[in-house]
Amino acid sequence: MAYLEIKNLSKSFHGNQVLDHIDIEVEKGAFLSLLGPSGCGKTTTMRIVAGFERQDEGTISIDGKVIDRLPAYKRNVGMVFQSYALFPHMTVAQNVAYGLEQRKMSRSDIRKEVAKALEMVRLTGYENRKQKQLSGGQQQRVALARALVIKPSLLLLDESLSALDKICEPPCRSSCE
Ligand SMILES: Nc1ncnc2c1ncn2[C@@H]1O[C@H](COP(=O)(O)OP(=O)(O)OP(=O)(O)O)[C@@H](O)[C@H]1O
Repeated sequence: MAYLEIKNLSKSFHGNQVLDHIDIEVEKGAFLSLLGPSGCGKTTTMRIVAGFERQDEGTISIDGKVIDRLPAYKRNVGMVFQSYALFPHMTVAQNVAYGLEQRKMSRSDIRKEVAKALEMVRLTGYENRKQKQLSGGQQQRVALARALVIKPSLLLLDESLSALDKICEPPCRSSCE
């Protein structure tokens, strides 16, 4: 059985069918790229897997468990959005801590995990900055830290694969893949 199983997935917006009975299987540890023209439904597919959008039909399972009815924060799926979607009123550290707070982790553990995640994306020292004080690449790395800090079972990168290049040396890169 595949680690991620997407079966018969369909989605329409206002009568416009974007996904038409899609099946995708991904093995554990595998790396899959979704390629297709603009507007073909790549982001929609990822948003449904992450739990930010509800499918009209179809089922999604991770590691044999159907996750369709779980809210996003219980799916253990990290997602880096195309636009990064950082919370502009929060600091870098608060953005990265967000998912851990939802999971009710203790404050001291959150501090440790946020520090580790920011070190991984090479943003130690940027904890108290806000989005408008960061370059585009730095914002992307905060978004990556926010996705990785929850130790996701599945990492979804929407146009953000280049973020991995910024943090991974060649040996790590092969384990990321
Ligand atoms: N919330 C929404 N309401 C209405 N239409 C939507 C919504 N979200 C996406 N769409 C439409 O669904 C289609 C697929 O969008 P999606 O963002 O999944 O495409 P994509 O393949 O990721 O495109 P791109 O490569 O340009 O990012 C598009 O026609 C888009 O306009």
